[in-house]
Amino acid sequence: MNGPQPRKKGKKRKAESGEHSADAEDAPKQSAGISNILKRFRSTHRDPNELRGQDADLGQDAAAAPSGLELGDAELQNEEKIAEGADDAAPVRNTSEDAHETAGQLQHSSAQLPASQSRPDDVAADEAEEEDNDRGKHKAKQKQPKQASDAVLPWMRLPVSITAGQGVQLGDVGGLDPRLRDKMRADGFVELYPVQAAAWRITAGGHSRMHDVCISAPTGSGKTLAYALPIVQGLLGRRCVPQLRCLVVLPTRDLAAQVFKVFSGLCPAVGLRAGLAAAQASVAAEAADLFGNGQEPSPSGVYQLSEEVVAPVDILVATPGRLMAHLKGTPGATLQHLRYLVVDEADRLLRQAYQDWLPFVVAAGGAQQAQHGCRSGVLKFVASATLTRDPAKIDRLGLHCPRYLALEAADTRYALPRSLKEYKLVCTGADKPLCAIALLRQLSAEPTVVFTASVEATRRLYVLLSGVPDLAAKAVEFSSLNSTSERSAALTAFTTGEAKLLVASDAMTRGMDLPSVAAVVNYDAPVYPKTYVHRAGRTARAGRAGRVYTILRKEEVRHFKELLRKVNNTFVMDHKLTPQLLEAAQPACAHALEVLQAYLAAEGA
Ligand SMILES: Nc1ncnc2c1ncn2[C@@H]1O[C@H](COP(=O)(O)OP(=O)(O)OP(=O)(O)O)[C@@H](O)[C@H]1O
Repeated sequence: MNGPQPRKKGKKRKAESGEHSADAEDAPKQSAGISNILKRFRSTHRDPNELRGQDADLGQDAAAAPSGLELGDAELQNEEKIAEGADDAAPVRNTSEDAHETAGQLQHSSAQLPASQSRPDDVAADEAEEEDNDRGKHKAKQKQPKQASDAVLPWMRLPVSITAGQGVQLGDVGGLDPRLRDKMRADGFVELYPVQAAAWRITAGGHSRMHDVCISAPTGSGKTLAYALPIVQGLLGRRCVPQLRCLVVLPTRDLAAQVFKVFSGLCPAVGLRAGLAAAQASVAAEAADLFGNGQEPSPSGVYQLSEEVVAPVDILVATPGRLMAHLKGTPGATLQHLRYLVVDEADRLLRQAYQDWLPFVVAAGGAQQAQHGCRSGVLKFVASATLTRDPAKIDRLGLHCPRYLALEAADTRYALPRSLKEYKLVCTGADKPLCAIALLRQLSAEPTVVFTASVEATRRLYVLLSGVPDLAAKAVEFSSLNSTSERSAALTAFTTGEAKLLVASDAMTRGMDLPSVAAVVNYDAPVYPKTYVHRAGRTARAGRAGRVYTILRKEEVRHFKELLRKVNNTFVMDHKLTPQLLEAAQPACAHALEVLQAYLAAEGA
C-alpha cells in the first residue's frame, strides 16, 4: 500500500483529561490497542456542545476569548496563505495547538486533544460569528419580539422570487449576443436557469445600472453564470480600449480558478480577455500578463502592443490578497475604469480579516458614481448560498438600489437544492469508524465527498481508509495539509473517476463545483447550519440528484436537530446500516485501525 506519509511533529502531545470518556465507556471489547487508537482518532473531532459553550463565552466577553478563537485566527491566516499561495504545503502551526499536540504515544491514549484544538479548514470562525449574531438577535427577539425583524434591510424583506421552472431557453433570451449563445450551446447549455434569467432581466442583459443585484440562491443553482453572462454581454460594444472593467473577488484560490474558467470560456467568443490574480503565478508574472506591464495607452487610446507587452485584461478574477498586491504595487493596475464588481461567497468575504480590500474597491465604485451623477457607475453583483442579512455587513458593500434575488420568502434562509435527499446515521463514538467504513463501502461505486471537522481529522480518516483494502485505491485527500498541486491532482483524480472518495476538510465546503458528486458524507457533523448547507451543496448541483449522510454520535443528535430547526429543515431521514454490513466491515476496520496506529506512531517518532 502506498500509504500516506506521516508528518513529523516537533513536540510530544500533552496528556489531558478525556472529554471523550463517554466514548470509552461505549467501546466494545476490542483489544486495548484498537480502543486506544479509536480514542486518539476521535480526539481531533470537535464537540459541537463544547463549541457552543465557547460561543456563549465569546458573546459575553470577547476580551476573554478562549483558545477556540485563537485557533480560528490561526486558521484564517492559514486560509489566507492558501488563497494567496504564500505557503503551499506547510500549515500554520498554532502555538497553543502545539502545546497540546500528542506525538502518537498510544500508551498515553487517555490523553485527549481538546476538541476545540483541532483546526477547522475554512468557515468555522465565519459561521461562529454569524451564529453569534443570530444568537444575539435571538436574545433580542426574546426581549423585543416586534423589533427583531427590523434588523433585516427593507429591500431584503421583499425579494425577487426565483422559483423553479422559470428558466428561459437560450433562443428566447432577449439581447443575448449570438456568439455567446452559440458558445453556450456548444458547451451543452440549452437554457438559462431561473436565477440566471432573473439576473439577466434585472440588469437588462448587463446594460442597466439601475439596481445592484444580491443573489441568495441554493448551492449549484448557477449563480456564477447569473453574473458572468450579463457582465460579458454588458462589456460588448463598449470596448474601444482594453481596460480593466470588471473585477470578480472570491475568497480562495481554488474558487477563483473555478470562476476564471467560466469567464475564460465565454470571453474568447466575443474578443474579451479574462485574467486570474490568485497566486497561480508570481506577482511579477501576473502583473505582466494582467496589466500590460503598466503601459499607458497613447492619447488616441491605442496601446503599442509588442510580443513583450500585452494589453490589460477586461475582466479580472482575484482573491483579495493578490488583488491588493496588484492595486498597491503593479503599475497600470487601476480600478478607475471599473464597470462591474462581483463579490462572490459574499458572507465569507465580508468577514473581518478580509476587509482592507473592500473599502478600497467600494471607494473606486463611489468615484465612478460621482462621475455618473445619481446612477451607479459600477454595477455590483453579490452572491452566496448563505448570504448574510446583517445590515451592518451589507452596508459595507455600498449597494445602489439593490434587488434581492432569493428562492422563496425572505425569512427562509439557506435553502437547499430540491433534488437533495438528506439522511442521518446515529452510532456510538466507538462505532463511528466502523459505520463510516460500512457506509463508504455502500457508496464507493459513486463519487462521494467525505467531510471531517479539521485538517488533522481529514488526514487521519484518509489514513484509516488507506487501510481498508477495497477503499484504499479509491480515496484521495483534500485539505490545506496538501500542496496546491496535490489538491489539484486529487480533484483531477476525483473528477476523472479514478478516485471515488474525496476525503476533505472544510476547504472544499464552499463553492467548489464537482458536478459528478453523487453523495456527501459528513463524517464529522457540521457545527453550524451554514456549514451543513455548503457541504451538502457539493452534491445535487444543477438539478441533479444527490444525497447527504451525516454520521452522528448519540450525544450530537440534539445539537444536529437544533441546527436543522434553525433552517426549518424537516427533511432528514434515518439511514440504517444492516448488522450484516457492519459485521462484514469489522475485519477491515480492525486492520485499518492498525494502519492508523502505525501512522500515528511513525508521526510521533
Ligand atoms: N444554464 C445552465 N445549464 C446547464 N448547466 C448549468 C447552467 N448554469 C450553470 N450550470 C452548471 O451548474 C453547476 C453549478 O453552477 P455554479 O457553480 O454556478 O453554482 P452556484 O450556484 O455558484 O453554487 P455554489 O453556491 O455551490 O457556489 C455548474 O456545473 C454549471 O456548469
